[in-house]
Amino acid sequence: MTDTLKTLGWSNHFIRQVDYDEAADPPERPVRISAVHRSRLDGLSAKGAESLSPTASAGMYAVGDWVIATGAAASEPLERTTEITRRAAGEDSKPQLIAANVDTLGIVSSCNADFNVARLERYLAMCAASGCLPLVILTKADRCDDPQSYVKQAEKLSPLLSAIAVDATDDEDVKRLNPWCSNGQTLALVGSSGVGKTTIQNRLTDVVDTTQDIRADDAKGRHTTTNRNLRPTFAGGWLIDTPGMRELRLVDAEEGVDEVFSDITELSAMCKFNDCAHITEPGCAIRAAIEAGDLDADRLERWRKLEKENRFNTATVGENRGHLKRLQKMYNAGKERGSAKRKG
Ligand SMILES: Nc1nc2c(ncn2[C@@H]2O[C@H](COP(=O)(O)OP(=O)(O)OP(=O)(O)O)[C@@H](O)[C@H]2O)c(=O)[nH]1
Ligand SMILES: [Zn+2]
Repeated sequence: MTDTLKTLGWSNHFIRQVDYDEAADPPERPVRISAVHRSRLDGLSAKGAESLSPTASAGMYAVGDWVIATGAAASEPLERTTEITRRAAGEDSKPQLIAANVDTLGIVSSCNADFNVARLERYLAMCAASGCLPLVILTKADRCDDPQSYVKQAEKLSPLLSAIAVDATDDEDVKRLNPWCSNGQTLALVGSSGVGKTTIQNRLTDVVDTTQDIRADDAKGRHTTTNRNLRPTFAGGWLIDTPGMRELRLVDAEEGVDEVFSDITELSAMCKFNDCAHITEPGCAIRAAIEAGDLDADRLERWRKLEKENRFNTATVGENRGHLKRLQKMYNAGKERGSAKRKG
């Protein structure tokens, strides 16, 4: 594997999917998608910047995808390591692909009025469902007396979770994020508007987007980020920035919810009744844990809310399943054609 491909994030996961013999310098080459337009894909390969035309509908590609390009034609995306989706805003219930092959999801929140445990849990569930590693980035540490108390609160949510408090306006401090965006590693930032995603991005990459001052009274920001892009970081990795995701809802994230709330799912397995609603049933392990002070009643309520929301969204999305199945079929047929072509 050349350094260039490795720096782009090419790995054994993708090598296993294609017979790409780099040494032979074949006309087909792996390209990482850096931007998705309506009928065109921007990408990066060992040869440099590429402009490709998609063979599948553009909606099937995401920033971060790997494709095999033959001439200027892009194959369907290779099987992804991770996939970040969300339910589109408004009445449209189709899951929307946001980014692919992201190693770490940086969940950005600030050490002020934006810090909200329920919101963090929601992002963590989304992260768990996507397959990315979560990193909670707590900005505005310089404006807070005790940033470490926020780090502790965040890390309490999951044993697998790392949290880091930074002053996003300080160049040196932001370099502490380098381990997550060097060596071809891809980092994506999510979080409410105004928490500092653009401020971080401006320091990790040489792309400068405008940031906007927020009103001091409510800690709410205004949208300044408008497009998604795969951008090289100074540290030798990649950053994908997505627009403020205030409308984040869960899609098929049941697995994610279970993972984030594993304490509750484990307890509920010990309830006397399989279908225990944890309200008034005798032998309820969850009520017992709350009474014993081992489980926070608020956390149970947050779990209920997220679970219910996820169930509702998944049901609505289910109505679109026929459509998705057809797409999947097309995709698989294309993949077979693609691999036959590559082999032949
Ligand atoms: N003091 C301080 N200010 C910060 C920090 N992070 C962000 N800010 C300020 O907060 C404001 C909003 O930051 P942005 O980076 O635009 O926020 P964003 O998350 O990109 O917002 P959207 O693009 O709307 O999603 C700007 O004025 C930043 O300078 C920080 O760690 N410390
Ligand atoms: Zn129970």
